[in-house]
Amino acid sequence: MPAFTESGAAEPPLAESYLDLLRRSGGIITALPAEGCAGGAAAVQERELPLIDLECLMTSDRRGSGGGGAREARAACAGAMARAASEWGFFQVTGHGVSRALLERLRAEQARLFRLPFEAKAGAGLLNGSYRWGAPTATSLRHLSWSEAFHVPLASISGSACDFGELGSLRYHEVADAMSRVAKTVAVALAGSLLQQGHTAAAEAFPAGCDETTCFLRLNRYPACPFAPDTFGLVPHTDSDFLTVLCQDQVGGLQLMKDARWVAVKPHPDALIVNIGDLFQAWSNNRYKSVEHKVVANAKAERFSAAYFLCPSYDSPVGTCGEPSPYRSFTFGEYRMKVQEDVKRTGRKIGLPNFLKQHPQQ
Ligand SMILES: O=C(O)CCC(=O)C(=O)O
Ligand SMILES: [Fe+2]
Repeated sequence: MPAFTESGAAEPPLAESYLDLLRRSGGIITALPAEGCAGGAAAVQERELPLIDLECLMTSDRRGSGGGGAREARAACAGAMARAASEWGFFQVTGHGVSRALLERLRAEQARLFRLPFEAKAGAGLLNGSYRWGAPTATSLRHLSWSEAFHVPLASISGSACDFGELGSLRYHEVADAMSRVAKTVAVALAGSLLQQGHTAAAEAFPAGCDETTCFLRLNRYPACPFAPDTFGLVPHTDSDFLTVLCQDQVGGLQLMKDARWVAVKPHPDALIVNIGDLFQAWSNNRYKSVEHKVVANAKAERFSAAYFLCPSYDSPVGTCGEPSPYRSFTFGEYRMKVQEDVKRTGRKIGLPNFLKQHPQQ
């Protein structure tokens, strides 16, 4: 295991690499809001997301025991999540069982990882070359993400193959296990809400084929940005998974689309954020919404977040909660391939419309 020192410069060369692009986009600051980029300083309403206490679902004896009161509490909790998933596509959860101590350790390790010299992060040795910074293919400011990230497949942290430099892999595995438990519990409850009574087994088995081969953890760092707030920390996107569980610090910057407007998410110190991904929208026949979201860069503070992506194995059909579904049958592998093809060909993800039985143009 190489011993990385923390003496080299850690910052990715964002300003140097993208200065031309920033200039070309027109006088850096002033022209950007008109270009419809990160939104500039235009007033965006800050809202608190629906807040749901998961405790009644996370307790281990949730199946069977607990009596009628507990059953009612679980149904009410699932109902609140289902409403939030269809009205917002996003909600916050407390009582999630991921201890504050574990999240604090994650934050400390994450800060340490990103403080390693840039060369060490960008080299193939660390976390299997899973490091991204900026936006390698950006041709305009719209495509630039002022951030760095490690994409950590679960498969890579379950064995000894992964090189974390001086960092212990154990904590990431602990975090991934804890977040995976939240993601699966929420997914089963949301699926159960759509399936009629008598389909308990189907809900319990949902989502099919989610295992270590495809689920992953993404560790994000958003450096303070001299071109904020006119620059994205992360460009607008929807998540291509079933469901995402996100842990963010208190800096803020996450925004989501609600009723055709951007809404800023007010950070909550004890809550994790859950959002619906494209595959869950497809499975739910569009009842749950995979909504566009983005991160707006911050001029003064760096920001950290960690996201757990619940994904099915590549060959599992995504399926549906019931026919008629607007989507034809497809696997996660097909979906991912199409997203990559579209991004390469057109510069943007098309996503679910590709899989509609009835194409919108027809
Ligand atoms: O950092 C955040 O708040 C959002 C991250 C995100 O949307 C993603 O990694 O897909
Ligand atoms: Fe996302």
